[in-house]
Amino acid sequence: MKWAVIVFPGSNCDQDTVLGIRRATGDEADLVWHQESTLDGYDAIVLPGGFSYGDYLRSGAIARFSPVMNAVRQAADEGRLVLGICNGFQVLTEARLLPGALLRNENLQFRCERVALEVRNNTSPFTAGYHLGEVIHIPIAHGEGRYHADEATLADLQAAGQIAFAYQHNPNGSLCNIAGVLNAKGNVLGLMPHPERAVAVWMGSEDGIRLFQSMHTYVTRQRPSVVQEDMQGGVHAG
Ligand SMILES: NC(=O)CC[C@H](N)C(=O)O
Repeated sequence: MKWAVIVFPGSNCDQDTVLGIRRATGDEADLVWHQESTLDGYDAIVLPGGFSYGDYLRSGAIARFSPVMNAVRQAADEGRLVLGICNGFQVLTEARLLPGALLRNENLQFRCERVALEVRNNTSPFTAGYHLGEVIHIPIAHGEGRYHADEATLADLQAAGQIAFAYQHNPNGSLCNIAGVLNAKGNVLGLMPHPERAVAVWMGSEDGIRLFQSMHTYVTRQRPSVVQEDMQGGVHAG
């Protein structure tokens, strides 16, 4: 499958994300500069963590106007997978590809620590590799991670199973302990914790691996045609 990792000015987790995808799935991922206007052919698009445009105005508020965001929106509309990690989550909410907003942490501190997350949805393309209710450990590193939405939106998210991950011990004041949300279709996920920082024992956790693997499994299972193409190729060669 083909992965794109978008690079904005100020992204700083792009290379880590490429390595995380490789370690988890064996797939290579392309780094795609934010001024690209097409993402044709990519099965999964990842908006990585960092400080796009220096977090000026609000995190993600400027990056959402990057040319590539039209292509990200198109990919999401077509049902392809879009994952926003930390600053990527902030960009996706600013772009209205995900509901809600990410505000300054309640205590106004930048929080950088490993957190315990409860898996609240294990039927999405991103979370199918986890058990429902499982507690996993993934690091956070953010100053603007307090998830906020109005009451009606929160009720909708809960009713539709769109809360993918919830903090066991809320580090930032997020409403409903929300750490990650899905869009209504389930093909866009944003989460504040960094799964690419939890893909090896020496990192302190390997719990991020299954997120990338779930995406890989979803895309490759959707496409039995890959096998058919190979078989046809064999027929032609013969
Ligand atoms: N690690 C990150 O992606 C940081 C996100 C964002 N710049 C914040 O501090 O909230």
